[in-house]
Amino acid sequence: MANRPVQKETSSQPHFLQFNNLACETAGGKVVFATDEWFAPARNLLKRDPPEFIASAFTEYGKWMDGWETRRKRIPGHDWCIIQLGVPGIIHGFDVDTSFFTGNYAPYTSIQAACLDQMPSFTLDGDRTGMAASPSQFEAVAQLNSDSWEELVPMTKLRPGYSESCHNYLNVTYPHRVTHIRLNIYPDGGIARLKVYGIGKKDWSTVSSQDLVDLVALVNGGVCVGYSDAHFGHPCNMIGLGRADSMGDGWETTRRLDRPKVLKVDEKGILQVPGFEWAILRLGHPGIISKIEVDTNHFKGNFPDSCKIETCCLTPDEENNLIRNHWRSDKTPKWRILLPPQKLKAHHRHLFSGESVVQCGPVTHVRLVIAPDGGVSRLRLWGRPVSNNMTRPQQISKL
Ligand SMILES: NC(=O)NC(NC(N)=O)C(=O)[O-]
Repeated sequence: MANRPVQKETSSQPHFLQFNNLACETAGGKVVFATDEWFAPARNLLKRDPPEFIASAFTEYGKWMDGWETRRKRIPGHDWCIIQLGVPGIIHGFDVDTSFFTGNYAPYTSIQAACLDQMPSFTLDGDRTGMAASPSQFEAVAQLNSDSWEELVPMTKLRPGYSESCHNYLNVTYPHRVTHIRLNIYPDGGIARLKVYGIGKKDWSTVSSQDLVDLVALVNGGVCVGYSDAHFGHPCNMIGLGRADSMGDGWETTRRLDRPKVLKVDEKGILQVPGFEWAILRLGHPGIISKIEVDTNHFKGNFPDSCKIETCCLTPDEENNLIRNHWRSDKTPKWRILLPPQKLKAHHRHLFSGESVVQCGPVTHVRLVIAPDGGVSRLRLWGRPVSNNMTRPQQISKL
């Protein structure tokens, strides 16, 4: 499917939208149980692509809908489903998106959460349209006692799925790691998408300081904390699982309008342009980066001409200040070069190691700068994790 413009950030939007969707199908999110999937299966909740409406589409069970839709309940109770996060982590907010569910949206929701040691083994498979959970599935799921999981969102009224009201943003303050959530709808109805915004939380005690780990990967707790432009694709896509499956699964900016009308290159073949685009990512753990991958997979007519990577060390307070000032304040961090400017190729996995990567010591953040604009599908930063108290500047200079 073609990629579409990412919704522009506005001041009315909650801050948590900048984080990763830990439940997305592309991050490995799965629906493991749903009480009823008559009109449309619950796995649609986790799709990456925006919901669609096809007026002429019907199934043998009713109107085809791009979301989770249960039948009109004629028995006691309410509908609910259990979602296994692709990336366990700390949740900061939800978007319960009711797009296109108007006369059939779920009028109320509540959301519960748990951190389970073992994943339930009864994951639903295949097309579940026209299905309700079987008595044996109800019996198996009862062992999870999910009705008494921690309530992250109390019973909340939802708005219908017209374009101006479809995003129901719900803030969460819950500092504990979550592996599963239970989405309750009251009493029944439809929801198009559920986005679970948060930051992955890995158990770093199992990782030796000698292990080379992709410190910025979504699964290792990496997160995008700022960017200049995300018109066609958000920079958080760059830290997703595996290689990108399309251009839509990468970071892609608009064409810059300040590019010279006639282009020139320097002696290294790098375009001479005044402008650039940037994305800032916080590593899942402070570390010393020694190997870098910049993948322009799928970006063939729109790969950046060149890129460079800078690093710095920030405390959480310093980061918060910079985010509040959109990284534009006069207190902007002192970025140090990790990867000097490199000419890039179309649809290519670029690997940099050895002398190409400048030894910067332990760092917490990186800034990928692309010139003049274009798309990058993945960024991998391999390095050794170091303890948090080694990341302050005075300690760095001793290394
Ligand atoms: N026209 C509808 O959408 N009707 C029903 N829903 C589906 N999907 O057919 C309903 O009322 O719940």
